[in-house]
Amino acid sequence: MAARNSEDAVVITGLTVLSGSTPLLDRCDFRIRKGEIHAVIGESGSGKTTLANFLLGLLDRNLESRWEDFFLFGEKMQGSGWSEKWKEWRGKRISLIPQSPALGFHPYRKISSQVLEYFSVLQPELSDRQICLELFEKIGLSDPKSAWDAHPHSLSGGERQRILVLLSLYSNAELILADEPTSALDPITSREILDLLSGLVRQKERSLVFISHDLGSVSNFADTISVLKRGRLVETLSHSFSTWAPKTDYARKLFEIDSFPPYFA
Ligand SMILES: Nc1ncnc2c1ncn2[C@@H]1O[C@H](COP(=O)(O)OP(=O)(O)OP(=O)(O)O)[C@@H](O)[C@H]1O
Repeated sequence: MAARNSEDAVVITGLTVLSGSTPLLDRCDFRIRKGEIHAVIGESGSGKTTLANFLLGLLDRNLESRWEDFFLFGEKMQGSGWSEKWKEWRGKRISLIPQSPALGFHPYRKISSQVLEYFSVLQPELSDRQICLELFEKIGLSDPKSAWDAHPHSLSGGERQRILVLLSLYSNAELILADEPTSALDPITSREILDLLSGLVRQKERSLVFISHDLGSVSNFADTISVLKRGRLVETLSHSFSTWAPKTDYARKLFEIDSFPPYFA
């Protein structure tokens, strides 16, 4: 599985993340294809956020990571220069949609200046008021001009998260990490944001790592599901014939607790 493949955004085998001698991830293999929505599920503390931080290249300093083979965007992450490349890609080829929409914005600066600044660095042709207002309309903001002139606190959580989805998806990032991106939102807004996110991911052929406890959403949107338990990858599920068919007891249990359709035992 560790072979380099131009269809893959990430291929890693034997990923271990250690805190001292305690593994937070223990010899895990992941393959995230280009254009794929790859969900990561598992109970609290199973290592989902650790995986997202690792992929961002932002593990806490007290943690140590090692792997057998690791290809990121087809480049082998070994030898010389790989860590500088990773640093350079963070925020450009790899982006994060945070759990709390409030975390994505500076609280004292208007949305307009933050969006223009972001695009001026990452996608200069979009750094234009009129183009951004059109994008705001496209992502379903009911009053794009008011949102443009607002400070972050005067927008709802759902409105802020829509803008963060827009920034990630229009920044040209190829790998997008979304760590429980809708957990701070009500169910209807959450569903709308996930529809928007998955629609844009498919349209723009980006790879999305979608970390979530909401198995109903995961089952609807994901192409692949990695199931973690206490740092071990217990199962990787692929979507076949509109159903998910977990084989391990642990994954079955997670699916049964949520008892969402369509699931065939
Ligand atoms: N910097 C760190 N140092 C030591 N242990 C850590 C560190 N960061 C996380 N952990 C531990 O690693 C384990 C996995 O944490 P992680 O946040 O990845 O889990 P998670 O699956 O994302 O959980 P949740 O669903 O609750 O967000 C937990 O036991 C956590 O306490």
